[in-house]
Amino acid sequence: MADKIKTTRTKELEFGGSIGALLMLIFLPGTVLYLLLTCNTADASVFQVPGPLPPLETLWNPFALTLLLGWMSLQAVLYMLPMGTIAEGITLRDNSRLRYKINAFYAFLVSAVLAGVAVTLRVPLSYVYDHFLEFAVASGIISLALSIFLYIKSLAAPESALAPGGNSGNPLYDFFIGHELNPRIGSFDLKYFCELRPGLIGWCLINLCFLMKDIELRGSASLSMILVCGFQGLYVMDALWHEEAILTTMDIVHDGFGFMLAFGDLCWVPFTYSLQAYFLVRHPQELSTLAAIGIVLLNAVGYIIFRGANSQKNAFRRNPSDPSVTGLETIPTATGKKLLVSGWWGLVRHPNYLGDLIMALAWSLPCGLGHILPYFYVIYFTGLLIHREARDEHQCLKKYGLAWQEYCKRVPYRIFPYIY
Ligand SMILES: NC(=O)C1=CN([C@@H]2O[C@H](COP(=O)(O)OP(=O)(O)OC[C@H]3O[C@@H](n4cnc5c(N)ncnc54)[C@H](OP(=O)(O)O)[C@@H]3O)[C@@H](O)[C@H]2O)C=CC1
Ligand SMILES: CC(C)CCC[C@@H](C)[C@H]1CC=C2C3=C(CC[C@@]21C)[C@@]1(C)CC[C@H](O)C(C)(C)[C@@H]1CC3
Repeated sequence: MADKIKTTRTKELEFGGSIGALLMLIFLPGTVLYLLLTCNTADASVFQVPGPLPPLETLWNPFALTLLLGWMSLQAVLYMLPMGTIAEGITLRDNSRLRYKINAFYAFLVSAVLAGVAVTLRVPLSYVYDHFLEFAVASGIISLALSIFLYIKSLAAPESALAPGGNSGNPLYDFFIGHELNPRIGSFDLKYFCELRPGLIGWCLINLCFLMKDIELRGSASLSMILVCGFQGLYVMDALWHEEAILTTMDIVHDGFGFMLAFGDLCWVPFTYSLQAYFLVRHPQELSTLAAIGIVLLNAVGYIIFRGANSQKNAFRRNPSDPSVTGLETIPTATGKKLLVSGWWGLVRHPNYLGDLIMALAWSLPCGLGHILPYFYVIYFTGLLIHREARDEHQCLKKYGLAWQEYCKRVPYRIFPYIY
């Protein structure tokens, strides 16, 4: 059956095609190094001319590499343990449906217990802060090695297993975007595993290490540090609790697994999303109780919109007669599926992005208003979500045609009400 599926070459190349992909291969690791080096300077200013790269031998730390490989192995073992449930992914081009293990939240709990034991036994977790750049470099090396492995593996994959967006025929582009859709070793799904576990749970562990460094330096963790770690911990736990929901995201359904996602999951997320906590260790900030209450409220508003919108759509897609969504107005489409046009999805066309961006702002505000660096996440994330929204809009117009145009007329704003 798989052999009969016709080759469909990717025609619309993203990120500026192969030249863009080449530039991203340099730009993404370069950005991680730049952010961490700048954060480590006395004034953490993005307006200063970047200093020279430290000598290469100071960036290479085999112990950091070993620890990261140990961490990934621990997460792989937790993924494979017979705990949790099984869910089916969407129907693939060859009409099959892959089965996925749902146990990421358990993996988080076990990891949290192990981290608690490490704190109790006074394991020097602040080592991660002291050698953070070396950890980031080691993680970049792991991501590159994984991407090379994935590309070589994809050359032997049947046509039906290739990603619709990563089969351009240009090796550089396909290597970057990802050639194979759901690369697996036996039942071990490499993309699904990397998307939620080593990097996302690792992000929380890194934040904990920074919090311990804060305690080591000042005797107690600052309120700003507690807020940043608390907000981001909540975000990660939410993602793991709703693990099944990522089976319908474009990363799993459409994008292949190549350098972009491997580097994104294993290096970009843990080493740039933790920038606020990294910043706070060297640049502590005073926060008044009133400001802290305001920031907590802002994060709560963002979370309510983010979770409300995602859960509403997931409930509706799983079962349109679910009591939580039956009162909502919908538009029928020629595919038989309907589009929500009231509730969160009647406010803007991507309410979940709006909530996510509000939370992103709340994660940076505890770092004060004196530096741009800790606002990197909000700035990058706005760009990422605007680009993602455009990609999704394009796919939805292709899928739903006139019904999508009608939805756009009824809900004219994309992410920010009355602005965009
Ligand atoms: N922290 C981070 O770095 C990142 C976080 N995210 C977050 O991940 C989450 C998932 O985002 P993402 O995967 O981009 O996409 P969405 O969860 O927003 O899904 C988009 C899909 O939803 C369906 N849809 C769109 N409009 C409607 C409607 N009115 N009614 C019913 N269904 C509709 C369409 O699919 P269909 O009709 O086929 O069901 C569309 O393709 C978001 O909360 C986002 O903020 C994303 C990227 C990075
Ligand atoms: C570095 C590149 C320019 C871009 C890489 C993008 C990736 C970092 C992101 C693509 C989609 C993601 C998602 C999450 C994390 C970031 C990446 C991998 C997500 C797991 C974060 C937690 C959320 O609750 C989620 C909805 C589960 C997210 C899914 C998409």
